[in-house]
Amino acid sequence: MLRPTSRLCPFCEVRSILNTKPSPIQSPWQQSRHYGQLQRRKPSRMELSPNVGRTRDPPRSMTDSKPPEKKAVDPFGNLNQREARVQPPPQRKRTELEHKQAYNARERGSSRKRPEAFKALKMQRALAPVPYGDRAAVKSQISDLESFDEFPLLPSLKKAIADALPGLEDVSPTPAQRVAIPALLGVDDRRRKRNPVEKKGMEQFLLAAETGSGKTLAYLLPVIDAIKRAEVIEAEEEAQAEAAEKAADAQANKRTDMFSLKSPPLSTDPHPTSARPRAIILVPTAELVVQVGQLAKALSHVVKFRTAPISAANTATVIRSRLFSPSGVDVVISTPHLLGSIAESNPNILSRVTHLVIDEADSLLDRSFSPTTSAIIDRSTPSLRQLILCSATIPRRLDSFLEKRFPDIKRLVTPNLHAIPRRVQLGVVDVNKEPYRGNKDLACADTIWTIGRATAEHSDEGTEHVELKRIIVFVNEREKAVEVADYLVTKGIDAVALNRDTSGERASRILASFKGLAKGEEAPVAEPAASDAPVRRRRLLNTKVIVTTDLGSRGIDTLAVRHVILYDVPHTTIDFIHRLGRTGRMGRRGRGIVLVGRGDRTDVVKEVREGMFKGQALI
Ligand SMILES: Nc1ncnc2c1ncn2[C@@H]1O[C@H](COP(=O)(O)OP(=O)(O)OP(=O)(O)O)[C@@H](O)[C@H]1O
Repeated sequence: MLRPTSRLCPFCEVRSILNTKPSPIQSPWQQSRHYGQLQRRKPSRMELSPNVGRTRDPPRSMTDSKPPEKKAVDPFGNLNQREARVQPPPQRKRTELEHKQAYNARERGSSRKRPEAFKALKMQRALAPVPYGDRAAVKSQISDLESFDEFPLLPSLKKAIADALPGLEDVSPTPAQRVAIPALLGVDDRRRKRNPVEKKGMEQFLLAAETGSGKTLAYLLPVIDAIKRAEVIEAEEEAQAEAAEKAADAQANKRTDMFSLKSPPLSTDPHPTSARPRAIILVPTAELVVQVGQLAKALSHVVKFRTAPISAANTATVIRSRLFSPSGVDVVISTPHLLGSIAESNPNILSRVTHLVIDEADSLLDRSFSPTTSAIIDRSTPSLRQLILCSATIPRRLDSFLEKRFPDIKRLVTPNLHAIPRRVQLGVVDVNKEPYRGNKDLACADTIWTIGRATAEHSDEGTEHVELKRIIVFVNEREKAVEVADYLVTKGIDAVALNRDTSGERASRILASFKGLAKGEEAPVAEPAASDAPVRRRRLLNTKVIVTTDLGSRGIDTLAVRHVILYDVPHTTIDFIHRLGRTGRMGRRGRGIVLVGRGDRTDVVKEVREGMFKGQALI
């Protein structure tokens, strides 16, 4: 039964009876005009919510699979809220620069978070750091330079590149060349065109790029380009001066006897460029003089310029004939000591130099070479237009030297500087373990035999051809080089020592078969022993070994070398980079093997190995 409710009209206080069930008979309240007005206004949006004071619903339990119903959007939806439900503004897409900045910040943060990275190497930090942001910027800057045609080089020079890189099809510039060539040519970064106005005074550059990345060609091409252009300008000026002189002579002769024909005087003067080159390239060793000289010679077949590679390995007669050639000289390639001594007796040799390249600058500006190299820089400064320092590593001491001596030097640095490429693997042999028991010589010989045997096994089955392997063993002391080489010979290995005591000619002969691509060269085949012959010692015929010091680690282009053995753990990361840089050159794969014995820094080796695996720059 429905219970009637008595109620007053709130507006006119007329008593009414309300039923929950609609009644056909209307109550006095329902009949009142206020009731009608209220009914017409329904549903009201302005009614106060009875739930204002209630706490929010508890969070939906995890088991509740039904999602909460979405509230209908209405214009008063934001009223009666107990907290502001302000939507965050939509996020703007990051620009490339912001991405890089965020990445660098993360890198900085992560390096701070991981204090254990390069812990052992930090104790002997040798290399100047290059920020990863700078590397990324260079990478994006050079990414679209894919052909030598994009550089404003002389057409003949572009043609000559094929001669300088024989056997290669579709050559494209390496990162070192993409970074260096435009900068040395004075190309405007934005317009990618040569700057019409030549800069006044001497420009200084530091080209730093990883080992085997084609730095030689990177500086040779712009230097030769500059020489040839200067030659054209000079020839034009000379022709104009000669024409003016002839015109003046003709004018004077008109007044003298018209019939007395005088023959021009025979000139006995030497060529004006004799022993007065426009460019000088300094390298630390006689072997490098030969190597750079060969590349320059290859270019000169097409471009036509005169090169004089001179070193202590040449006789005085050869040096004199090359420098004082009657046809003149454009580029001299030498070691600082030889050139310094020639400049003492013949200062004119530096009087016309516009381009001075100091290859392996970290060596040539260190304590032993620095006084001689600096004297050459000073003497050639008056005529110098470009000073180019070139190196695979920037040691801290070189960095601070440059800050002081050449504060305006422009640094041309490749993205992978100081990183040993991932294609070079580093293995470790623990000499203290069986079967070596601390005998490093034995471990070294055994490693070489293992490499040699593996090659023989992988050679074509059924044929007798075995490819010749070339291995370089690095030691820290020069006496050790001879000692180790002698030991290896006793173990049937074809090994020779190469150190400062080796004569220039012999060194060139030894290195000749390690340089360039002597791919496919076959090993000599062992002659079958006669049945009555005494039992001969085993010999490893398919392997050639050089045992050397740091001398063999600088600049030598040992393309044919796949294996490098580090008999001694190198003193610094600089030595690691240069020694391992003799393998895995120009995109090839290579393998380094460190022999770790008693007293060797295993922690340093471990960190170098990890850094190489991650492709990180060493410190
Ligand atoms: N653009 C190129 N494409 C292919 N090979 C090249 C290119 N430029 C140079 N090379 C080859 O790369 C090899 C290494 O060059 P180079 O000796 O100039 O290296 P590098 O950077 O001076 O090394 P290092 O620091 O060890 O002295 C050479 O055999 C050279 O012929």
